[in-house]
Formats: sequence, C-alpha cells, structure tokens
Amino acid sequence: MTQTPKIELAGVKKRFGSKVVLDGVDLTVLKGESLVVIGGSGTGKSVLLKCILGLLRPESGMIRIDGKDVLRQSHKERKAQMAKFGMLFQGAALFDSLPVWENVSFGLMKARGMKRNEAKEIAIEKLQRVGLAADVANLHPDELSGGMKKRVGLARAIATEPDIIFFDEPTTGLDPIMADVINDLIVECVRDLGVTTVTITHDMASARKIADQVAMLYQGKIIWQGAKEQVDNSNNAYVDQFIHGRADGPIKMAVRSA
Ligand SMILES: Nc1ncnc2c1ncn2[C@@H]1O[C@H](COP(=O)(O)OP(=O)(O)OP(=O)(O)O)[C@@H](O)[C@H]1O
Repeated sequence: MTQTPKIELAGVKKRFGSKVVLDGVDLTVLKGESLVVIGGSGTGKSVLLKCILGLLRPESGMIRIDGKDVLRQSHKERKAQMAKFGMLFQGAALFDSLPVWENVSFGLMKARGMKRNEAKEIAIEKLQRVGLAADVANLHPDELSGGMKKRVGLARAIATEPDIIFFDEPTTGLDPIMADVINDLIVECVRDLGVTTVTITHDMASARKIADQVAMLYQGKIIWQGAKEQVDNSNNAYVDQFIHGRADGPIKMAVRSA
C-alpha cells in the first residue's frame, strides 16, 4: 500500500498582480521526512511556505495535508490543521515585551488555554531541550544573543509538539559554528519527535545537514527534487550552479535576459 504523503502540492499557482511567483508547484513530503527547499532570493520560497501554512491562498492547485485538501476546508477544520504546525521564523520573531518562557509557551496558553504555571514548566523543559538553562526563562529577548534567540525560537516551535515544523532560514545571521549547532539541534529534535519538516534556506551547509530530500525552486516551479545524497550528481545545471554558488551558469543567463 502506498503511504499517504504528509504534505502534497500539485499545480500550485500564486501571483501578485501581474507577477507570477508560483507557476505550478508540485511537491511531496512523506511522514517523518525532512525536505529542504533551496532557491535564489525572491524565487518564492517564503510564498510557498505561506501557502502551505494557509497564510496565503493560491489561485489554483491543490495542497493536501494528511490527505486532506486544505484549500477547501472549513474555518474550523483549518484551525485544527494549523494546530499541527510549528514554525521557526527567520530572525526567530520573538515578542520583545514578553519573557522568554512566555514566548516559548505562547501557543500553549493562547491556543490551548494552558494555565501559566504548567506552561512555564513546559517552557523550561523545552528550553533545556535546546540547551538553554532554566534561568534564561525569565530573560527578555533583547538580553539574548542571536544564537540564543534561534534556540528560543526552536523551543517555541517544538513546545506544542507539532507533527509538522517549518523552518524559515534557520541559520541566517549566525556565525558558521553557531549555525552548525542550530543545525544539529534541528536534526536531533526532528529525530526525537519524529516530525515532518520543511525548511527554506540558501545555506547549503545547513541543507546538507538537515535534509533527507532537497527540492529546488526556480521560476515558479520545482525544477529538481531528490535525496540529499543525489544533490551533487543531480545532472541539473541549475542545481549545480546554485549549490556551488557559481556566478556563471543558466541562472545568471536567466537574470540577464529578464
Ligand atoms: N504579499 C506580497 N505582495 C506582493 N508581492 C509579494 C508578496 N509576498 C511576496 N511577494 C513577491 O514574491 C516574490 C517572492 O518572494 P519570497 O519572499 O517568497 O522570496 P524568497 O525566495 O523567500 O526570497 P528570499 O530568499 O530573499 O527570502 C518576490 O518578488 C516578492 O516581492
């Protein structure tokens, strides 16, 4: 029996005015798999993520999560679906006015109505899970380094025990060593929780560490998808140019002719 994909997109199109951003995206992520979407700046990676998250509505196409068509769900069904998602935003996107523990347990208190005492206990446990001491819980985000903020963002993403986590540029702004620490933490959390993840990044070192599958978005389409081990032998000139960061190649040609 074939497995129902955790996330499945077919023919997803999204435009803003006359600008076509997604032009028929087909993508499949299996349960427990870690997919990394690579692609240049402005190619629509964030738009793609927002469409899957339900923050943007595509004009056409199909998005299924656990086999359910999310574009045709009622508001209530959609809300239940959203509860399955965790998200680590670019820049961690913490609320500066709230202490770290409230940032971590925000979803538990707001969406699930958990009492503050219990929520704080869980926040401390999740902070420890990502390598932060309990006393960090009472600090405010402006007292944290960039790496600590990412850890707090990761603790928040796993706090509600989601079964799908989205990572938006998880290593942006970090030095290479801290980036690797965050990559390791992501890999550990994913393995321990058995979650399905979708990550968007330009950072190939991060992609190589986190991914089971890599997909490349270019000109509104997924032009290549394969196992991480195949990325160096993709036989795809666009993928090859991107992963080696070469100025010359078909991607530059396309930019020149745009
Ligand atoms: N709400 C919006 N309204 C109008 N245009 C938008 C909107 N959101 C995104 N875009 C446009 O869609 C295109 C793709 O943007 P997106 O943020 O998805 O790129 P990206 O691949 O994530 O880029 P980067 O890697 O630089 O973050 C851009 O040209 C952007 O200006």
